[in-house]
Amino acid sequence: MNAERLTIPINPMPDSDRLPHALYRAEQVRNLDRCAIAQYGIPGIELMNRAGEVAYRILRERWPDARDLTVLVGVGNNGGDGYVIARLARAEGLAVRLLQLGDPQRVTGDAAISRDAWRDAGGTIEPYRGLPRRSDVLVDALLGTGLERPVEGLWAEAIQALDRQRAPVLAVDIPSGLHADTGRVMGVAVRADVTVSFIGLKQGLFIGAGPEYCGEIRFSALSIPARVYAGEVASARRIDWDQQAARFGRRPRTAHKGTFGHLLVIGGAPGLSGAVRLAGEAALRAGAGLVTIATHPAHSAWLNLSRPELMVSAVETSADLDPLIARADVVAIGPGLGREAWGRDLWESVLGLDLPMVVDADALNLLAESPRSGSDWVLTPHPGEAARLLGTDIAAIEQDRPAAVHALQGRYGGVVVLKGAGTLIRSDPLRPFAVCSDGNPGMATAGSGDVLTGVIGALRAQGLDAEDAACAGVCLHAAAGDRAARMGERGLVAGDIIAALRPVANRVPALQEDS
Ligand SMILES: NC(=O)C1=CN([C@@H]2O[C@H](COP(=O)(O)OP(=O)(O)OC[C@H]3O[C@@H](n4cnc5c(N)ncnc54)[C@H](O)[C@@H]3O)[C@@H](O)[C@H]2O)[C@@H](O)CC1
Ligand SMILES: [K+]
Repeated sequence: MNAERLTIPINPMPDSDRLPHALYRAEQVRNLDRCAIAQYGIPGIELMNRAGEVAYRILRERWPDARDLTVLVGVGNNGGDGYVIARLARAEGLAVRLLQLGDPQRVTGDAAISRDAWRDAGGTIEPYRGLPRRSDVLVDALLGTGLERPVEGLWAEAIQALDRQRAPVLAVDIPSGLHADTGRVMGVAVRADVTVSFIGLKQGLFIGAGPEYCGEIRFSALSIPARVYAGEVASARRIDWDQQAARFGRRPRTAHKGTFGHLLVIGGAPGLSGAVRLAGEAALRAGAGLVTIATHPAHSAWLNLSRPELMVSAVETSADLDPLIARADVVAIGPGLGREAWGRDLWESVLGLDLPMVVDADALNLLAESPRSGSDWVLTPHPGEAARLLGTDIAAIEQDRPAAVHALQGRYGGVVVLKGAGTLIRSDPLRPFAVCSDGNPGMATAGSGDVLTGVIGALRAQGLDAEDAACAGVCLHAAAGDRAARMGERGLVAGDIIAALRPVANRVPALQEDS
């Protein structure tokens, strides 16, 4: 694998059935709606009809045998989409019950036009008092991007009732109760089997609880002109290995191991040797030419024997690091470093270095004790480390992950990778941050973070800049995790992710027996 600097476009419109990469905040999607209506003369009711048609088509495609439909509508335009779906379903002969929440007097504008069209077609509106005993599919058109406060009362009861029943749920635009910007559950939220999102993909679908609540995500731009998107810079971009793999071409025939860089991994206090071993081995599997591990003398000889391809140097004090640093292109520090005198000495000695760095684990905890800003480093905190770095708690980080990664990057500089479901990567504050949509909960396992550190270090050693290495590394790690999870998420260990790195990095198709 030779890594190339490559500009990957952020496309707001899908080129095929795939999801677009551009993500937006709710306010931005409202601007896109407004622009399509005001500047391109597409009436709002036309957009609503298109939204309802797309959602209904997807519903029929996914559940062709459905006969009994229950549609829950709120009082805004999300409910308006629901009326369109109900009308189309009824016209095709399905039995439709439409249940309304909220004050019917507050239904105005396009939503009122859709409601009247539903009534004119012979449909009835029942106030919500509970779900019918039986439905083949339920449609959630309660709350969309207009969600503005936590869900309570009868609304919360309805969402909980949806959760208890067995039939599949199609969410219109976004699962009701999920915050479109942060992916936070505002009290309660609908757990959908399919979410059909319109005009612009909301970033909250991919962040925080989003992936847990959305089910399969489908998208339609509702055929608005591509020029509408020129006025809104995406707030975030969705990245995955399919897209990031484009950075890696054929290796030149003239290559030698120096071509692919030399990574120095620093860590492994007594009793913590596994972390550096995992990071080092992952770096080799992600294509680094040479990997040296600088670790405590207590286990250096053993480490060398256990994986002879790794070079291992015993380091008593930071003075022993100097000759190793002189030969390295990139330093990855933190796995198993500990916070005792030995680890502190090594951490302090690398702080002034003019080398690209990946900073993880205990190095992040030491950084939190005396904060400073760097320019050429990639920091890879999990939410606990992020909380220490920002002097807050994990709940505050998880409530608003985009704000957390923004604050981390502002305080510490460089590139910040905030790990967790939907890992976020933020570099230049003026550019959209990245969200990785690969990965699975099987990867929440000991050593998984050490593997990521090794992978990002290896990609930097192969010539990618900090941001590209972070994005490609996160996606390669996640895709390897997904490949490893074909054998099951439960019981997946970090070594399984390492084993999958090579076939994923080289795009070798999975064998039958893997799946
Ligand atoms: N022309 C457009 O703007 C289009 C809008 N579309 C749909 O319209 C939606 C946005 O519509 P709206 O802006 O009207 O907003 P919503 O329909 O999402 O909801 C807004 C209404 O819900 C109330 N509300 C907010 N939070 C609540 C809570 N926690 N509990 C109870 N009530 C709450 C608000 O007071 C307001 O009355 C999109 O998600 C999409 O489904 C689509 O039809 C495409 C075109
Ligand atoms: K909804």
